[in-house]
Amino acid sequence: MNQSTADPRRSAYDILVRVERERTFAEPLIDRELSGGILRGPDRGLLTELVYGVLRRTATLDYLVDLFCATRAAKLERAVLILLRLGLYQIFFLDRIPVSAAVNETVTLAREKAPRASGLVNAVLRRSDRERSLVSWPDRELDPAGYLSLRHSHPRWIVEGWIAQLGFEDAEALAAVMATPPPLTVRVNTLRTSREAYLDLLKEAGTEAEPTRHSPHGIRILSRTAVAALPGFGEGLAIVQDESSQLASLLLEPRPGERVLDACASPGGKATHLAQIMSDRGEVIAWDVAEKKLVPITDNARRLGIGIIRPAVADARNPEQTVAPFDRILVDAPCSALGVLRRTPEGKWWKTPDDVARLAQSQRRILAGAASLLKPGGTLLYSTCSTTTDENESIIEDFLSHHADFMLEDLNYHFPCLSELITGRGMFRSWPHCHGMDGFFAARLRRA
Ligand SMILES: C[S@@+](CC[C@H](N)C(=O)[O-])C[C@H]1O[C@@H](n2cnc3c(N)ncnc32)[C@H](O)[C@@H]1O
Repeated sequence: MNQSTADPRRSAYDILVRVERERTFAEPLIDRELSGGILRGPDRGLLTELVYGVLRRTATLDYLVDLFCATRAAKLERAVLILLRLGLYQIFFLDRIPVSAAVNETVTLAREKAPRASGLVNAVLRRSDRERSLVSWPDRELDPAGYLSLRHSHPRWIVEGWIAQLGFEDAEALAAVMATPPPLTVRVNTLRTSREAYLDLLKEAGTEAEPTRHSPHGIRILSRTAVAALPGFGEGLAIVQDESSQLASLLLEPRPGERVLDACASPGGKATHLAQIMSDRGEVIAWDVAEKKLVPITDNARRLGIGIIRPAVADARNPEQTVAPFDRILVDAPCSALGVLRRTPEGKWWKTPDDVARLAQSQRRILAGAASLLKPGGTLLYSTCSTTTDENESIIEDFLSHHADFMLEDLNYHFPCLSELITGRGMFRSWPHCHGMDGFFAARLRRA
């Protein structure tokens, strides 16, 4: 066995360094490490926990560094800071690892990665444990955003937005949930099996699972399971998709035989669901901006045994007006993804308020471009996985003010059973802290 890579802490450190230095996502790096097969048993789970835990809690961990280290986090050499984050995460957030082990293992790693700082790492970690009862947070009355940002580890501008939108209490509940691991939900491919039959398969495989509350196609996996190890996954019996995303295709209500456009389709989660709801009859045109974006759409359709999806490169902002019009259109627009911060926590440290403004501009153009291809009497669903109003309600209000031939449909009227997820204006809004799903928005429009 190669001892230099058989340590989950060392692997976690190497991945965290790359994520920070290269601004790259952690998931493929973790997958590559795990598929090497060197880490075994609980070490595999520990690697994932350490990487995602540190990425989720970075602001809190750096605040602890500021409290317990003479040099501020921002001034420390990157290697030393990442070692301290790893050690502090184990001490403050992982019950199953004794503090002595967390300190000793981190100091051993420091001797290899930053030998001159191993004494400092040892001193800071031991002090943090001795003085943990003295940790205090910014005052929640005087500085509510500072408190939420450091206590639950999110960029300040994001929690300021949540407080303005939801009030402090709800914003705190949301911030707390957004710093925890997300649920794993799959959509059953009802072209190949039923939800009940797939639940039975999971049970036989010893995987704990339950049906989702609102989507008739969803199952929440409760056991710790690798997706690829789910029964029948390779054979296309299921696909990973949050319940909120499943609801988007259901809200559009496509029917067999219709001509449907998914204007922003990659990787094809919703396009394949639309085809599934249509019993694989009719056509789903699946657009995205580049050839390479079409590959996962094709791969997912093939795995799920779907024949009606036609992927194509197109810019939904300026579609060819010669394209035949559509019965239904889904505009699942590119967005800031603030509703899915649990899934890619590294991303939250790279985003800025300017991104929201830039994306809102593009969302406005994509919605107008795609809507121009809707048949009279046709239905369009606009959706995002962002929590901001700028990318959601404001886009819809702006669109309606410029398109007199479109009206907003009241989803309460069409989906009374989803009332807890529908706002007074008839738009869909799910929140992780209220509904156990990703933060998601959808509004349905009809053309006169
Ligand atoms: C939120 S993702 C879509 C997720 C997809 N609907 C699903 O459920 O799997 C948004 C997609 O829009 C694509 N996109 C961005 N700008 C676009 C444009 N102008 N026209 C078409 N697609 C665009 C992005 O490449 C990205 O793949």
